[in-house]
Parts: sequence; C-alpha cells; structure tokens
Amino acid sequence: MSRAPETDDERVAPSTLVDDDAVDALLGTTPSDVDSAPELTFARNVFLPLTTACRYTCTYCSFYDVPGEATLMPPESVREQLRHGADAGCTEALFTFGDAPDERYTQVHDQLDEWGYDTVLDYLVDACEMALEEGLLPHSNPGDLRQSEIARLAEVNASMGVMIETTANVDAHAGNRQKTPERRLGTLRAAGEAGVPFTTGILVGIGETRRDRAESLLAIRELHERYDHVQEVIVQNVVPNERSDFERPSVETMRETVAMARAALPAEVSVQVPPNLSPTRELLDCGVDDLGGVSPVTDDYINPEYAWPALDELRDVAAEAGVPLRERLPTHERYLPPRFRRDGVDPASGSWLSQPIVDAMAELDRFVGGPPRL
Ligand SMILES: O=c1nc2n(C[C@H](O)[C@H](O)[C@H](O)CO)c3cc(O)ccc3cc-2c(=O)[nH]1
Ligand SMILES: C[C@H]1O[C@@H](n2cnc3c(N)ncnc32)[C@H](O)[C@@H]1O
Ligand code: MET
Ligand code: SF4
Repeated sequence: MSRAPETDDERVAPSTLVDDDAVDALLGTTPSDVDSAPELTFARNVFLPLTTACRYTCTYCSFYDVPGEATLMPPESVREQLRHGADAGCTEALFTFGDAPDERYTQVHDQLDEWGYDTVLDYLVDACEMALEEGLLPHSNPGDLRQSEIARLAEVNASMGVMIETTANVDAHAGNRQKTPERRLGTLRAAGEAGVPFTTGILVGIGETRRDRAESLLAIRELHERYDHVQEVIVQNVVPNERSDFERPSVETMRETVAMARAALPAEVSVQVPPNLSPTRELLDCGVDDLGGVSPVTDDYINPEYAWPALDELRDVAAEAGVPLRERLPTHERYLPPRFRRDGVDPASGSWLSQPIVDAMAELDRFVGGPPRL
C-alpha cells in the first residue's frame, strides 16, 4: 500500500466543528452536574509496539526513538507475544506504535522490504491476522491514517483508535513534522466514513487551555453525531518521563475535564481514564465508566514507568465506587452481534465488523450475553 499525497479534503478545521456558545456552556460543567456510571469496564490486552520509529516528535513522548536506534518487532516476536497474551486470557491485541515510521526512516523501510512488506501498514495487516489466528481481537492505533488505509485495516480489526490529543496548536507538537489538529480530526472523520468502532480522546496538560479541552470534546461529539462510531473517549493526563517534565494536571483539573467529557458526549459513548496514569479513584464520581485496556502480561510501552494495576486492585476500585466490574472486549457492546449483548439487539453488526472479526468473536464463549461480571 503506497501513500498517496494527502489532499485537503482529508483535513477538518476545528473551527468548523464547534460554536462558541456551546463551548461556554460546557465550561460551566462541574462534577456535581454529572451522574456516576452504573458499572466499570476494562479489556484484558497484550501490547505489541511494532516499532518505536515515528515521523513525529511530540515533546511529551518517551516512546519514539531517534533514527539509528529505532526498532521493528520481528514477526516471530509478534507471534510469541500474541501466544503469551492468549495464554493469559487476553482478548485484545493492542497494536500501537510510531506514526508512519517508514516515511522517515530508511532503515525501517529496508527492514520491512526484506520481510516482504511495502509499508508498515502491510506488516500491521499481517500482524492482525496472526492475532486472529491466536484467538485475539486486534485493536490498532497506528496514528494518523487516511480513509483507504482505515478501510483496509477495518477488515482485520475489532476496533481502532487515535487520540485527538487537542484541537489547539500547542508547542508540544514540535518539530518539522507535527501532529496537527486538522490531520487528527481528519483521521477521526475517516474512521467514521469507514464505519469502524473507534476510540479517541484528549491528552490533558500539554499546553492547552480549559477552553481548548472543551472545544476538543465538542469536536469529537460533532464527528460522532455524524457517524455514530466513537465507542469511548479517553481523558488521559500527561505524565512526566525520562524525556520530558510536563507537570501532571491537578486532580481538580482532571475532575473538571472528565465531567466535561461526560456532559459533552452522548450516553452511549464511554468515558475512559487509564488506571495506571490517572488518580482513578478520585475521578469515578465524575462519570468515568471504563478503565481501558489493562495488561496482565505486557507493560504500557508508551509509559513504561507506570505499571498496570492487578485485577484485584481494579476490583477494589469498583467496590469502593459501589459498582460492578465487567470485562469487555476491545469493541464496546453496542457494536457487537446480538449474542454478545445484554439487550440481544442486532446493530446491523455486519456493517460495523468484518466476517473474520465476527468469526474470531464466535470463539469467545465467556462473553455471550454481554460483558461478564468479575
Ligand atoms: O496502554 C495504553 N493503551 C492505550 N490505548 C489502548 C486502550 O486502552 C484500549 O486498547 C482500548 O480501550 C480498547 O480496548 C489506546 C487506544 C487507542 O485507540 C488510542 C489511544 C490509546 C492510548 C493508550 C495508552 O497510552 N496506553
Ligand atoms: C498513544 C497515546 O499515548 C499518549 N501519550 C504519549 N506520551 C504520553 C505521556 N507522557 N503521558 C501520557 N500520555 C502520553 C498520547 O495521547 C498518544 O496518543
Ligand atoms: C505513543 S503514541 C502511539 C500512537 C501514535 N504514534 C499516536 O501518537 O497516535
Ligand atoms: S506520541 Fe505517538 S506520534 Fe507523538 S512522538 Fe510519540 S509515538 Fe510519535
């Protein structure tokens, strides 16, 4: 799959998506305005960081590697990691890695070529097929994509994602090749056009204002209203790492932002906070209903200094909040075929999930009737 030049119509200007009055109204939201969720969900995953090479250089990120040090996970390691995950009861293979690495790094391109791939996305398609063979459902977040790329990946993914981060132009998106709000929103729109259950979110504390956060959440809402494809919105706080010293946003800021997310988004969209990075217990009364992917076998390679809580801790968190803890699949319930839903309704699943994905799900007996309670 070669990359065609990007066209203007794949970009979406944030200013066309939100109006000032809606932003003002959302900025008035406080935690007491939103209801607590009736349950908490999470997915058991194994993380496969296919490559640390990246075309961007976001200053908050310790994941990407400089040219010369960048690595690609060989197919044998992918297979091994997948088996390890499947043995540990995972349902999700999370493929997250550097954005368009082969565009910037000749050595990555050459290595892919040696393995018989034109681009990293060709390799990703094969890796997703390996995951399906091992009984795992792929969730890919390879960064910015065009619609044709998403459409192809949708065939072998149970859901996909990309964080908007923010609709503001922040200094953290530095360097010659930058994440831009237009391209991020273009990816979210392309996912809608391709009809793939999608995860997105905002990164809090990267130089954006409160107003920018409200605007970002409303831009996500707007695109979801058009396509009905956003399954969850992650409200992720930036954390300091060996490369950067971004200050963690305060608990108050996170409470306010989670409440804004809950108020901005329709009820069918989950609000997720990552339990290894966030002050999770202090956010549960602000409308959080999901804890994202948690791994019993791999680190959060993006933030490896922040370990995943064990299942027992998630149980405690849910018990303290007085709500049941349920294990979900990478695809949220409302996009699943009838037998995997509590309401038994057919969401015209054929249009959301491809046959290989539906076939792989058919093996997951413990999810029949909806996400099991733990
Ligand atoms: O371990 C992580 N998982 C991340 N995930 C995985 C996520 O927690 C789950 O895979 C999804 O909730 C699906 O179950 C992301 C997925 C996306 O689609 C977009 C962004 C993220 C960000 C992270 C992350 O920073 N760390
Ligand atoms: C995969 C996602 O990881 C997030 N990400 C990258 N670096 C950090 C950090 N230091 N702290 C928190 N989240 C981060 C971005 O939001 C990216 O989209
Ligand atoms: C560590 S980020 C991984 C995914 C992709 N590079 C993005 O930023 O969206
Ligand atoms: S956050 Fe993603 S896009 Fe930005 S530098 Fe890190 S790997 Fe690349």
